[in-house]
Amino acid sequence: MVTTKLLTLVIVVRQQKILLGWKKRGFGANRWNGFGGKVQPGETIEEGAKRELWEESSLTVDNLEKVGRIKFEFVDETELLDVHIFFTDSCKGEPLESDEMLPQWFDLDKIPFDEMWVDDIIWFPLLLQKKLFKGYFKFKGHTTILEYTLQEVEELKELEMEESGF
Ligand SMILES: Nc1nc2c([nH]c(=O)n2[C@H]2C[C@H](O)[C@@H](COP(=O)(O)OP(=O)(O)OP(=O)(O)O)O2)c(=O)[nH]1
Repeated sequence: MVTTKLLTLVIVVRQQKILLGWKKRGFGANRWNGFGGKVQPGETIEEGAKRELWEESSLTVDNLEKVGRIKFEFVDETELLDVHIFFTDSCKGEPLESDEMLPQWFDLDKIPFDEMWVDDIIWFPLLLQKKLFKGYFKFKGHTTILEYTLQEVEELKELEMEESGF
């Protein structure tokens, strides 16, 4: 049976720099990434995103902008990942290292794509241009993309429709 895991990912930008965290353990370890994780029972996706941002970086934010949604499938695995992606340029506080993440600011033209998930270089440009997008990536292992789709969408509600385009 195929199950779907609901995940969040928050991309923080401030003064022309992007904040990434070096993931120290767990899924996606030893890569730079935004902040996020599993949505817990009883919280909305945005609440889950804010909680993970706080737990992993000590940053708080009033509002997150939903910008994209990507589904990931891994060959020979029965769990799909449904990652809801948010953007903020209005975070409060200073980032601190957590058990899971070591935060670091990068210039927007020096994002370390060779030390990130291999799909990121494909969709980050849309995010940085403030486009809304949805995508699907099929992986073999954690470093090979077998196929993918990526589309800009006009409206947020197109991200909410479960089966659209996936
Ligand atoms: N940039 C990027 N992020 C990804 C990809 N795939 C993927 O799951 N992520 C994100 C979504 C989540 O933010 C994070 C995975 O969540 P996680 O397993 O760390 O969740 P968690 O913190 O709740 O887990 P845990 O501590 O409970 O073990 O990685 C990808 O291909 N690119």
